[in-house]
Amino acid sequence: MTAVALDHLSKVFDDGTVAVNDLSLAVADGELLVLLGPTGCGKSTVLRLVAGLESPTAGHVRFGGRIVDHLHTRDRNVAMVFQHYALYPHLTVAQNIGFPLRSAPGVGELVARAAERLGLSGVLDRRPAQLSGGERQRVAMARALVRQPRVFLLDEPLAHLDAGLRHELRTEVAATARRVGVTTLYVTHDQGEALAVADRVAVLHGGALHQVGTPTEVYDDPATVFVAAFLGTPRANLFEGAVYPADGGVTVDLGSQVLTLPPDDARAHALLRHERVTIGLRPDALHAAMPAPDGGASLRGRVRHVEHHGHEGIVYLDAGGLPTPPAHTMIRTSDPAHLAGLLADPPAPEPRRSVIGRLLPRLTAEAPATARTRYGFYPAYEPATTLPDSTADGDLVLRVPAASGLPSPGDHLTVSVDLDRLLLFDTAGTRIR
Ligand SMILES: Nc1ncnc2c1ncn2[C@@H]1O[C@H](COP(=O)(O)OP(=O)(O)OP(=O)(O)O)[C@@H](O)[C@H]1O
Repeated sequence: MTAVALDHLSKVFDDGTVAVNDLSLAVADGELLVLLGPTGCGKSTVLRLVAGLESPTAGHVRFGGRIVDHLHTRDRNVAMVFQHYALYPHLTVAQNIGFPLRSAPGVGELVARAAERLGLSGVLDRRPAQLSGGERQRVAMARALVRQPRVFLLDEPLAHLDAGLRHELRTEVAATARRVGVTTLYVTHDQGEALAVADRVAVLHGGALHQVGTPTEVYDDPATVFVAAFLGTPRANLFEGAVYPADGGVTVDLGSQVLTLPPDDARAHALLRHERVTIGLRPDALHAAMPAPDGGASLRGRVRHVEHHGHEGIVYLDAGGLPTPPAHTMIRTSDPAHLAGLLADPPAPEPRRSVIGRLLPRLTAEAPATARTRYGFYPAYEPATTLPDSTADGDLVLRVPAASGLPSPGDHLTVSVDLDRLLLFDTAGTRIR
């Protein structure tokens, strides 16, 4: 088995598309690392670079500390399972699994061992048409693993399956990779799948790494507003806010109501260096409080819509906040100077700056000025976000247990806010800690 490292890896295609942008990542021996991000963020290109199906424009791939850039795919000893794997319909399960080994000595034993690991020992004589979707998936995995690869690469292995089976198989696929103990890179655009299967998740956007961490870390402690927005169902509530000092603490003005951090809040000092921020509140950081809590932070709103889910309701509240423009959550990454450097032959040397670092001056410069309101400063927003019909996007979303009684549209609700779980981001999308 083998640790995999990506070392300032970049891939720029001939047409100028920056698919991977200065990506550094270490995957431990035997670890299951999920590459997660929206379509086009470069996930598959990273896998292809690791497999040797593409060569990097800059940077290196290392296996066990050794650079493998010069090695052909067949000499890297990696196994890949793609979304559209194909089994040979006229061959049995045993023949399908053994296919990569042809007539190598000891095939029977290797096939039997792979089949046992994947729970296929009882179906070795069947043909693919006689298998369930899950069994077929496992045969594809067994076939990939029979050569005992150093690294296992899975590219959206469940994407073609229906939702129910996908849900069932994701734990099975992860358990299999763990049982085999092989270092695994698993690509998906499905954040639920990523959180369910990963030892660690690497969140990519625009070819660049936004954060890598355990599922709990990336969910609870997102490094950027993009990570906060991309992970979690329902989505994190993201609103624009203006910051000003108040009674030794800090007040974040959300437009029609405020949240105040007490003077002893560790973030207060850092927050005061910013005029405008984005606040993030996961639905599970909010609790419907009827009647209103005394003392603690709270927000109020009128119920617009309730989605019933049996044991709970997802409640959409019009809380008068202004949603973060999508442009802020989907941070753009192109940088002509950086691109020119990558395309230069030989590639230009450092300095490399992080994507966020590059964006910071530009986004800060574009941020509009704020204006005074009855609370202090009213955040000024991009015109698109202040259109009357965009208000539904600004709803505050929370979960309410059905047992406590669900509110009805039109009800006024007070929601207590767990300030420890309040996420704060600057105008470049970077977390304020
Ligand atoms: N051979 C190629 N030539 C030019 N551009 C390419 C090539 N292959 C991929 N791209 C582009 O590189 C970017 C990253 O593609 P990639 O397939 O790695 O994304 P992805 O995150 O895996 O997306 P998806 O989830 O849709 O598969 C995309 O903009 C894609 O259009």
